[in-house]
Amino acid sequence: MGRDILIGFVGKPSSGKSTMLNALTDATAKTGNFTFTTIEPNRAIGYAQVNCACSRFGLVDQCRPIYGGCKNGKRSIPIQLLDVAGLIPGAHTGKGLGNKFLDDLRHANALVHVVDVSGTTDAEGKACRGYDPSVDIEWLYNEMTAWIGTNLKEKWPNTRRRHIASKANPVHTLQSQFSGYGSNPTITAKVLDSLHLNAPLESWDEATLDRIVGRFVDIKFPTVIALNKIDHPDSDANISKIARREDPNRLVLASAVSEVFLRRLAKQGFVNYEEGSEFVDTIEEFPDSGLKPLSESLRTKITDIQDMVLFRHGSTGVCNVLARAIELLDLVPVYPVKNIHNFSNNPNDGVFKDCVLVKQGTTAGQVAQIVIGGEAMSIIGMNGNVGESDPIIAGKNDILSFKLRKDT
Ligand SMILES: Nc1nc2c(ncn2[C@@H]2O[C@H](COP(=O)(O)OP(=O)(O)OP(=O)(O)O)[C@@H](O)[C@H]2O)c(=O)[nH]1
Repeated sequence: MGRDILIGFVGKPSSGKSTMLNALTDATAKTGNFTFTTIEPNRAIGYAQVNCACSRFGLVDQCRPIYGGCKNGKRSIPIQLLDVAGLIPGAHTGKGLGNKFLDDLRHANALVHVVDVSGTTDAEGKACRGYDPSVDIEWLYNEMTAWIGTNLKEKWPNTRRRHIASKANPVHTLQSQFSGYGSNPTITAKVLDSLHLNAPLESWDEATLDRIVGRFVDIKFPTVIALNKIDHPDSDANISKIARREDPNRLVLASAVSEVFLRRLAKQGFVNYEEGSEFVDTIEEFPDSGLKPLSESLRTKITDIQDMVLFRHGSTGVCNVLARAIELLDLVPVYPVKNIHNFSNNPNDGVFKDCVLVKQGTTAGQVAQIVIGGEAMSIIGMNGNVGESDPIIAGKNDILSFKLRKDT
């Protein structure tokens, strides 16, 4: 993982995926063109917020990211978002355009499952009242495990025979089945290690295969559950119910429609609003701000959003969705710089121009591969030379200068 992180957005129809993607891709942080090789039609660039190194050194005013942006020490790092619209219950059996959407998901490093927590859309996205959204959370998981499990079990007799004949190790055999879902030997080994299976592969039964697939989905597709539509009065009871059952690290409360609305008002000059914050400034509170006066209906709508969302939850939650995905993926920002003493690349160019997200535990040598595409002659950190095999530790050796080999 490096500059190619892909977050897949899934959820039943009308859960609010498009609205959330709109909010995430419309960040005012868009100050540079990110050089992804190709952007396919169902992909977009979103921005994950992290605390930038510039704030550690009092250099907030001099921070000049080449991609994304940095405002008051909050850095927006571009990442690719994948819109997996159209996934409906029964997709693994080919319902809807089922398998195509599941296929798209294979490339994702993490998923965001957008759930309509107001309970005002049924399992297929039709308007209703009193639907239990916790069912949707199980639905996605079951859909994924059924999709992978069915394929694995279909091929298992042959896989098992080949395993016995070739005397392969279980990781190798299982990896040949999971590689199509974007797995690698490290992930496959992690799945098997975590299950502590004593029985040899040739005696694995269906229940064991189910456990393996379940763990594989957990590890390969870490999922943020974005409980959307928290502005709706029916949401509270559903949130409490889900919060009792789910891992809190995976849950984010959000109101995508509020975020889109506030950003639009800010663009039109009616309010000052900083994405991810709880503050909405209007001309009534700040008469000298130059903001436009609000109509009665706009004023009421802002007050509703403040009462139902901002004051209760601290923000619309939309920015937290990608930040949480980064956390689940265990990613840390690394800052490659030319000059380790002043953090710049060129004189008069500002500081911390580049930033790349890498998995916790990635070594400095691996970061060199990502940043300069090869081995570095030496890697310098703030406290002197850093070894190729030294793991990156956030806040300690996450600012690095790579000296190129003479022959590169
Ligand atoms: N109250 C409320 N409504 C929302 C929110 N987010 C989205 N909606 C509404 O929910 C409806 C569906 O939103 P979309 O963003 O189109 O949902 P989707 O998941 O992309 O739907 P499909 O394109 O059918 O897959 C629209 O009427 C949105 O305005 C929210 O945070 N609160």
